[in-house]
Amino acid sequence: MSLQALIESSPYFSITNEGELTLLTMNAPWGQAVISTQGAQLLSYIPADQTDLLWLSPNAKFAKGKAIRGGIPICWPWFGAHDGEEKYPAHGYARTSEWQCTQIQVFEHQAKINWTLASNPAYPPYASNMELEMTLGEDILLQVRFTHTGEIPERYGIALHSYFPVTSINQTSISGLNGKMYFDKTNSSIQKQIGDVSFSGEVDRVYKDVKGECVLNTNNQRIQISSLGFQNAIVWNPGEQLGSSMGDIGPDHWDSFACVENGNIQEHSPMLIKGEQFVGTIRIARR
Ligand SMILES: O=P(O)(O)OC[C@H]1O[C@H](O)[C@H](O)[C@@H](O)[C@@H]1O
Repeated sequence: MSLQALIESSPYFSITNEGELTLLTMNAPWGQAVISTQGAQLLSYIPADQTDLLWLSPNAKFAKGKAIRGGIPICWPWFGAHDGEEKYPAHGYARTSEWQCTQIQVFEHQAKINWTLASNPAYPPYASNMELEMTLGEDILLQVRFTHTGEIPERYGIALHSYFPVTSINQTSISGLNGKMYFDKTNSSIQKQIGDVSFSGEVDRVYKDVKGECVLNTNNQRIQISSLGFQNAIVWNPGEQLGSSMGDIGPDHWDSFACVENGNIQEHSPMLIKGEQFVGTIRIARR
């Protein structure tokens, strides 16, 4: 069924355009959402009587085949630079591909939106269909699911790369990672987290063996990020120098967001045999 046909039978949903992209919007009594069909990327979610749970860069570009800076991009079937193929795009092709919306269900206090993306033959050898279920109610609940269909076992990378608004990055901290080992991408070292994560300069870390939840604390709010099935938390803010130089962030916005991403990457990347499935879920809630 086309997206147009789906929204015609779903109260609260409509279709708009931004730049070259199509956006699905929800204006329901329990919350307002904006989702890009490119990437099946939730860009904004404002639960009733709250402010946005997600950060979308005021300088984000809405162009076909370009990553959108903000919301929750899905990095798949690899994370970061591809390990082996230099020409493959960073963070996989899921975030820059057009997904198909397969179902919209409206309930009393929430809606469920289902999306699917077939593997792209231009980027072998990944043979798998990706499915995403978004549940938007009081909180955000996202579940990704994919089954390897190729004969040869394959290693996948997956991350839900969430961007959160903060009042000032230097007054922001993340709890829940105390004692965890992390790979520091800024200097390629392995470190141990002591206490809460705080930010000064570029922070780009892959925490390992993470289970349960993290809480992002900023001046006026606490955002709880819980996950199931994911073993990495990736924490990123580019800092002033790098952030100011990035066209879709810039000098005025680098300090107004923090990324707390849930994924299975590096040594936690799932190696799937034919028929084997990976399922990962996150819940984002203001507490
Ligand atoms: O600029 P992007 O390709 O969207 O990546 C943005 C960031 O994503 C993750 O957090 C990585 O750990 C960072 O190394 C990267 O800079």
